[in-house]
This record gives sequence, C-alpha cells and structure tokens, in this order.
Amino acid sequence: MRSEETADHQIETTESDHSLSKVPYNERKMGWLSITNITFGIATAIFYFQIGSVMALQFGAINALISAAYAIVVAGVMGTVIVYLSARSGMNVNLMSRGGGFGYIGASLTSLIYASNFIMYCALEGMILVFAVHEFFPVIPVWLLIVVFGTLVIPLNWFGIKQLDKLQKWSLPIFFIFLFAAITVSFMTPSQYDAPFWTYMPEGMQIGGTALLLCIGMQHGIVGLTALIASDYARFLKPEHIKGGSFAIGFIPQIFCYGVMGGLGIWFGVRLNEPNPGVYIVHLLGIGGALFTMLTQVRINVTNIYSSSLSLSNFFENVVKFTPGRRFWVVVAGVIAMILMLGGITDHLDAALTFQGVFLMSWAAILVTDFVVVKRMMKIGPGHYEERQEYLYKWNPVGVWSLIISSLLGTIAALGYMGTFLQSTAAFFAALLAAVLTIVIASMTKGRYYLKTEVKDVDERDILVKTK
Ligand SMILES: O=c1cc[nH]c(=O)[nH]1
Repeated sequence: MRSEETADHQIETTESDHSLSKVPYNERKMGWLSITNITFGIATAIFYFQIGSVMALQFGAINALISAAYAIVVAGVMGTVIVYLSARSGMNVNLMSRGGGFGYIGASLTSLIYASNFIMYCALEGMILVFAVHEFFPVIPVWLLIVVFGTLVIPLNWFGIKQLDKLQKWSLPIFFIFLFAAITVSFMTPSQYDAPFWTYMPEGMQIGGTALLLCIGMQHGIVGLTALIASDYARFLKPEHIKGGSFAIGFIPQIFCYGVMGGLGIWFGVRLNEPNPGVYIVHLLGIGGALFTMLTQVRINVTNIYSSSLSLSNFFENVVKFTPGRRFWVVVAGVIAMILMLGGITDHLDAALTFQGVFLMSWAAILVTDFVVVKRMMKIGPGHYEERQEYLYKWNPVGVWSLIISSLLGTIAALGYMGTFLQSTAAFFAALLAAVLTIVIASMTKGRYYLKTEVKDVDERDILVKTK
C-alpha cells in the first residue's frame, strides 16, 4: 500500500486521516448514507435560514425562492462531479488539485485559501452560538463562552471521520425534533404578513431584474464552498456506491441547504418579519432555541475544523515538509478561530468572504472542466489523479493562471467596480471565465505540466479516463 511507504504516511494510516495521501481501497468502506449524513452537518446550519430570511425581506420571497433553486442546481451539478472524482480517486480537492491542473505548489495555495475560509466560517458560526447562549446567560462573559465553545470542537475532531459520522448521526434526530417544534410554534404564532408568504415583496422591488440578481449575488458567497466540501468525506465512499452515491452526496445536501433550510428561512423571515434566526428561533423556542442553535453550530463547526485541518496539513507538507499530523492542525485551526472571535474580527470579514466566494466557485469550475472537458473530451493530461510530489511539477499553468485571473477579475467585479450586473453575478462569470481559461491554457500547453515524469505504477482502478 503506497500510503505506508513513508513515515508521514504511516502516521496518517494509524489515524485513518489520509490527509496527505489518497485513501487506500481497503479503507473506502463508508456507505453513501453515512457520508450524506456527515455533509448534513453543514446543511443544517442556521446560516442557511439567515440567507433565506435576509433575501426574502430585502428582495422579495419569490426572488429568494428562484435564487435558492439556482443555487441548488449550480452547487448540485458541480458537487456531484466533484464527489464522483473524490470517490474514484480517494482524494479530496486539496490532493486532487495537485494532479488536476495545479501542480503541487499550486495546489498548496488553493489549500491555504480553503483552510482560511473554513477558519473564518468557524469563527462566524462560533459567534452565532456564543451570542445565542449569552442572550440567556448574560452573566457568563462573552470571552469565556468563546473559549469554551471554541475549545469544544477540538476534541470532537480528534478521531477523524468515524467520530464525525457518529456525532452527526446522533445529533440529526435531535435537530429534527427542534426544527419541527420551531415550525409548529411558528404556525401558532400570529403572522406579521397576512397573504401567502411567497407573495411577500418589499416596496420598490419586483420579480426578477436587479432584485433577483442581488439575491443570486448573496448566494454566490457560499455556492462554491458547498460544492467542494463533500470531497473531504466522499474519498471514503465504497467503490460500489459511487454511481448513485455521487448524486446523493453531491446533490441532496444542496437541496437541504438552499431548498429546505433556505426555504424555511424565507418562510420564518416573512412570517415573523425578522431576518436574524438567532432572534426568531429564540423567540419561538425560548431556551430550546438556544439549545437548537448550539446543536446546529457545533455540527457545522466540527466540519469546518475538520476541513481546515486537512487543508492546513496539505499546505505545510507541500511547502515546508512540516508533517506533525492532522490533530496538530485541528488545534491550530481551533485556536486561530478563537483568536478571530476574541479579537472581534468577525465583523470585518466581508471583503475576504467576497473574494473567497469568487475564488471557491472558480476553483470548483476548474476541477470540473479539467475532468469533463480537458481530460475526457480533449484527452489532454493523464487519465488519473497523481498526488505524489516526485511525479509533479510545482506549478501547472492550466489551473494556476485560470484561478488567479478569474479570481482577481471576479473579486474586482464583486466589489462593484464593473457595474451592478457584474457585481451580483461576479462569481458565476469568474467560474465561466475560469472554465474557458482552463480549456485554452490546457490546449496551449498540451498537457505538458501535469506530470514531470511518467508514472509506471498506476493502479488500473485509478484510471478515470483513457487518454491515449
Ligand atoms: O461550509 C460551511 C458552509 C457554511 N457555513 C460554514 O460555516 N461552513
């Protein structure tokens, strides 16, 4: 087994993390339901209520619903392809990017930005939890709650994927009990809006046009992330579950995030005339609302820390050969998130998150285009994903230039320097641009930078496309 050949890889094998190498076939034992269950840890975050409620109250419920449908399709299609690639290769997007168009240093940069994204989200989600609890127990100082809840996610990540699976499995039924309670109480609470909720439209807004574009612009901050994230778990999928499982893992959680949670967010928001779920859930369920928030936020933050630890492991192995093991990075990610919360930085992350929304969607688009168009249709580059440094160039211009150009232009557009239309659709256009650039640069370089030397020990099962 290749992953046992070096000392680093032995550490991983004993921890079952495989943060630095692909998951060997004899450890791809998880069924599609278990993996979908883990990704529901992300999908059940009240963050998605908030997106739905804010969109509906600012731009109208029908625009929010159309935008949710758009997010389901875009994240679902990209997510399904990425899950398929992860399950076939045994790699997450960090590893896959090395041989999937970026080179090993190129892939380190994507890993670093990806890790920073999860750490920021961990801090943002952590603050939602801290404020919900502080609301009920104002005597407990905020800094203490930050330290307690910031520390809690570290041991919950200690034993990797199996622990995550158990945690998400046991907490999901409790989540649904709270959710049904909130819906029931909401029905019993007089609505602030008398007509059917989907007819809600604030003054000066209309169906479609700028209002719809602004909703789509809000969704773009997160669509790329939800398409990419399942790859951390799908690499453990049993090979016999790949066919139907790729769709289940790649698509169903998107329906839940944007459709169910987002849809309920629209409904709650309009009914209660309140955009902040931290306020309305507590209003509906009292202390139960604080417990519900605690549950959803712990569920999402264990996945945030898990994904950041994998990405940090990748970055530091690739760039400085520092391989202390994934648990070390769990602690680092947890501590940085706490520092962000304690420093009050979470109120100033807007520009960083705008850039990351564009960046992540472009990255997902490059991985999908590299596989579907470059490898499958144009037969350029190797037919398998290589992750070992000795076979790779540091940089592959295909992914690296496509990502740099599209992310830069996309961010400039998203910040409003190219007009309103491009501001709201920036991530989409960056992703389209990234896809086109991937094809153009791959055909210009004729796949030269995918592999430094020929790989002679490729397992037949790892070949995704016959390129020769
Ligand atoms: O992956 C995600 C998505 C939304 N919010 C998070 O905290 N993490």
